[in-house]
Amino acid sequence: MLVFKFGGASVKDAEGIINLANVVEKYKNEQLLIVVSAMGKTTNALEALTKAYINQADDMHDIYEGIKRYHYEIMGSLFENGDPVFDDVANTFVEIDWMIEDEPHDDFGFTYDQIVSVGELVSTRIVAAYLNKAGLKSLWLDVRGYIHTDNNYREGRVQWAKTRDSIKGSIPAQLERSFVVTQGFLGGTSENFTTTLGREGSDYTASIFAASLGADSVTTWKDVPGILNADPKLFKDTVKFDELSYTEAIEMTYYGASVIHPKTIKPLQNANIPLFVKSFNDPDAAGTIIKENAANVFKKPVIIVKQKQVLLSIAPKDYSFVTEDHLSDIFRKFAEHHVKVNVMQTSALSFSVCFDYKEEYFGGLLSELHENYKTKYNSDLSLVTVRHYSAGTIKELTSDKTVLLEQVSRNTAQLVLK
Ligand SMILES: Nc1ncnc2c1ncn2[C@@H]1O[C@H](COP(=O)(O)OP(=O)(O)O)[C@@H](O)[C@H]1O
Ligand SMILES: N[C@@H](CC(=O)OP(=O)(O)O)C(=O)O
Repeated sequence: MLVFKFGGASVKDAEGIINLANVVEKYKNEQLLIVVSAMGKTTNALEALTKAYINQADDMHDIYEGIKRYHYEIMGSLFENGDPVFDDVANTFVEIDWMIEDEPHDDFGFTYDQIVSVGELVSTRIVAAYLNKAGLKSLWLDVRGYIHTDNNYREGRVQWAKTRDSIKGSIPAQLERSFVVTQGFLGGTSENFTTTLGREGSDYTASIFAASLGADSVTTWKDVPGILNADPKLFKDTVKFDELSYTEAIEMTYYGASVIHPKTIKPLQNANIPLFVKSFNDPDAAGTIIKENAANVFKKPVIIVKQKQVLLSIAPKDYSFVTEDHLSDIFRKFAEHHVKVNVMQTSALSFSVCFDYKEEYFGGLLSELHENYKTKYNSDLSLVTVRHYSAGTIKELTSDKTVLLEQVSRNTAQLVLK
C-alpha cells in the first residue's frame, strides 16, 4: 500500500483539488491512504484568529468570516448546491463558533489546537467529497482516533504503541474497500481533545501511517520538482537531487530545510520505507527518492535558510564566568519557554544562542532570565546553514551582510546574519 501527502499549496484552490483527483486517478488500482493539510495559508489565518480571540480583538469576526468565505468559494466551484459536503463543513466550523462564544481558556496551546485543527478537518471533508464525486471511492477518517498523543499542545508527542495498534486495527481492511483520506498535522489525547504535531507536521503524519502500516512508500506532492540544493524561492539556479540518503535528508531537515518536516524521515528510515518528493504539477516526473544507500551527489553545496531568528547573549549579573550551573539553569528556562536552540556558543563571560523568534513566549523568557542574568539580543536575523560548503559559497552568502556568529565544522558551516 502507498501513502500520499498533499500539502497546503496543492489544495489551495478548486483547480488544485481537481488536480489532486487527477493524480490519485493514476493510482486507482492501488491501496492508498491520503493525508491532506489545510488549504493554502489557512493555518496561518487560523493562527491569526486564535490570537484575535485570545486578545478579544475587534477583527476576530472578520478574520473568521474570511476563512469561511475562502472555503465556501472553493466548494462553490466544485459541488452543486445542496451537496451534503456543505453541511459537513458547516458542522465542522461549528467547533470554532462554540469556542469563540466563550471566554478564552487560560492555556494558549490548548485553545490554539482546538481552533487551528479545523483547517485540516475541513480540507479533508472537501477532498474526500470531491474524490467520491470524481468516482474515486474514498472514506473520510478522523485522524484524532488513530494518532494518539500526550497533551503537549502545539507539539503533541506521539504515543507510538497505541497509535500503531489503532492504525493496524481497522485501516488495512478499509484500504481494501476504498481510499482513505485523513488529516495531516493532528492528533488526539486520551481525553479526546485535539492536538497538533508542530507546524508543517503533515509530512510527519504520512510517515506515522506508513511506518505503522508497513507501506511500500510515501509520496509527498509539492510545488517543487523534488528536493533541491536550496529553496528556489530564495536562490536561483538550484539543482535537484535524484536521490538522497535518509541520513543526509535528516541533516537537511534538522537544519531547517522546510521542504520536509524534520520528524518525518526517522520513522521511515527505521522501517526502510522510501520517501518520494514529487511535483503535483508534473506527477509523472521522477522527483527525489530518499532511501537507504542512496548516492548523495552534491553538484552544489546545500544551503538552508531559517528566517526570523533571535540571537540572545546571556551573562551572569554578578560578572562571574559562565559555569555549568548557569547553563543548566538557562536551559531549564529555555525548555519552559519553548525555545528550540539552533546554534549556541559559549565564552568565559557570556553565552550566545540563536533560536526561532516566537512572539508569545519571548517576553516571558526574558523577564525570567532577568532575575539572574543580563541579556542583549538582535532579532529579525537569518541563520544560514551550508552543508558541503566551499569558501566561495560562504563569501557569496555573506558579501552584503554582517556576520554576528559563525560556526564551522568539517561538513557544515552555520552563519547568523544581519
Ligand atoms: N531544499 C529545498 N528543496 C525544495 N524546496 C524547498 C527547499 N527548501 C525549502 N523549500 C520550499 O519548500 C516548499 C515546499 O514545502 P511546503 O511549502 O512545506 O509544501 P507543502 O506545505 O505544500 O507540503 C517549496 O515551495 C520551497 O519554497
Ligand atoms: N497546515 C499545517 C500542517 C502542514 O503540514 O501544512 P503544509 O503541508 O501545508 O506545510 C501547517 O501549515 O503548519
